[in-house]
Amino acid sequence: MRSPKDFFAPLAVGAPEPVRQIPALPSRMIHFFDPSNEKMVAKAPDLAKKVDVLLGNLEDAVKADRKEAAREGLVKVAKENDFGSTQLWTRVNSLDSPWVLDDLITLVTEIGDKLDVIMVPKVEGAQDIHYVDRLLAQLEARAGLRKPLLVHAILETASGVANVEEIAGASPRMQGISLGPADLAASRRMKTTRVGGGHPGYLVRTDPVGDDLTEGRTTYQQDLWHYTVARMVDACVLHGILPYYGPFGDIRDVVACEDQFRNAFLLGCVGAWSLHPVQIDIAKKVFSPAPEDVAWARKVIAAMGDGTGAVMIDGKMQDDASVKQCRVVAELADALAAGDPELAEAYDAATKEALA
Ligand SMILES: CC(=O)SCCNC(=O)CCNC(=O)[C@H](O)C(C)(C)COP(=O)(O)OP(=O)(O)OC[C@H]1O[C@@H](n2cnc3c(N)ncnc32)[C@H](O)[C@@H]1OP(=O)(O)O
Ligand SMILES: O=CC(=O)O
Ligand SMILES: [Mg+2]
Repeated sequence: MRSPKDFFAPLAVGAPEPVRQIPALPSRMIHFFDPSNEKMVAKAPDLAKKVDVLLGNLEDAVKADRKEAAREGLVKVAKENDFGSTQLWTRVNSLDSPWVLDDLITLVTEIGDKLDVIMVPKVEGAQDIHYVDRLLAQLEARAGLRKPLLVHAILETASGVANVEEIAGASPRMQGISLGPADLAASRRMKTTRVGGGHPGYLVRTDPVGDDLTEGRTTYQQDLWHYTVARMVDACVLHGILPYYGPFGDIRDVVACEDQFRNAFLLGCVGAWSLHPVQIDIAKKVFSPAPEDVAWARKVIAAMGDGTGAVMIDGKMQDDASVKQCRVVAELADALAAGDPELAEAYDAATKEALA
């Protein structure tokens, strides 16, 4: 671990100064596309207008014989397009793969000024982030970059989960962490074959009434990812970085996708991955606070004045703690509304009604 005094020093002569605060830019959906897939590439400029983050994926879901094509495709997409305020991220191949070194060298050298965040898969501990951190500094210095690239880790190995706090704090480049439920399930030897989401076998059952152990006992499916998401959120908040739910693989089941995303939102995540265009609007809806919640938050903030003491609003006690919860919702709403006039109007209309 670096000394706290050196934590914000560049790791290579000529590399840009590390950031001291992770920018809280909207990132409700990180939209994955395969840059070697011509159809997806053709859709990228239009999709960029709808998403907060467009991510050129080079890792899993790209066939081994398409790895170079995906890397080159991403370079081309980045050079030929200006995505405006939409962030451009990439997911490079894993650190033990034969492709990652060329991924990093090529991307930083060719399009380092266009990329915002590099997602690193299968992170096991702080040592993986330290390796990427130094290499990026060397490459940034050589490319003459003025802005440091940020790093996002996927939490998808059992050792990654065991070390999540040290991963979150391993470098000032750490922007955030996403849950990777598919690889994590394999790494942990969980017995689900789904990409995220629940499992009907993971449940609790009400107690028996009398001697009958079978009839009248309601079961409730539980969230397989609750523990990991909650732990990831705490690690991220501890280090001032952003937590995300990752992929939901049942593209057809838009209802369960929305539920999984909402669980993550309520637990503190700021966004999730969209693997297919149909998941973009789900993420947008879920990770933007609902107008009625924003209206309530603004009402409590207005009633609480300097934020101390206790008041009753609509039969509910409010105090210093609840106004802080309301500020979280209201500040997120303001940040999202600043770039989205439709959302701003919905929030203002609901607030007007609540305050009338
Ligand atoms: C566990 C993990 O690592 S998750 C992350 C890695 N996985 C990924 O990145 C997967 C990304 N998504 C995909 O590859 C695809 O969406 C698939 C394979 C799941 C489904 O693809 P398809 O069978 O083509 O789906 P579908 O027929 O519904 O697609 C409709 C259209 O949307 C396009 N499309 C599908 N997914 C995407 C996408 N992510 N981005 C842009 N366009 C897309 C298709 O090319 C198709 O275009 P067309 O109408 O011009 O033919
Ligand atoms: O990369 C994501 C995962 O779930 O695995
Ligand atoms: Mg994975």
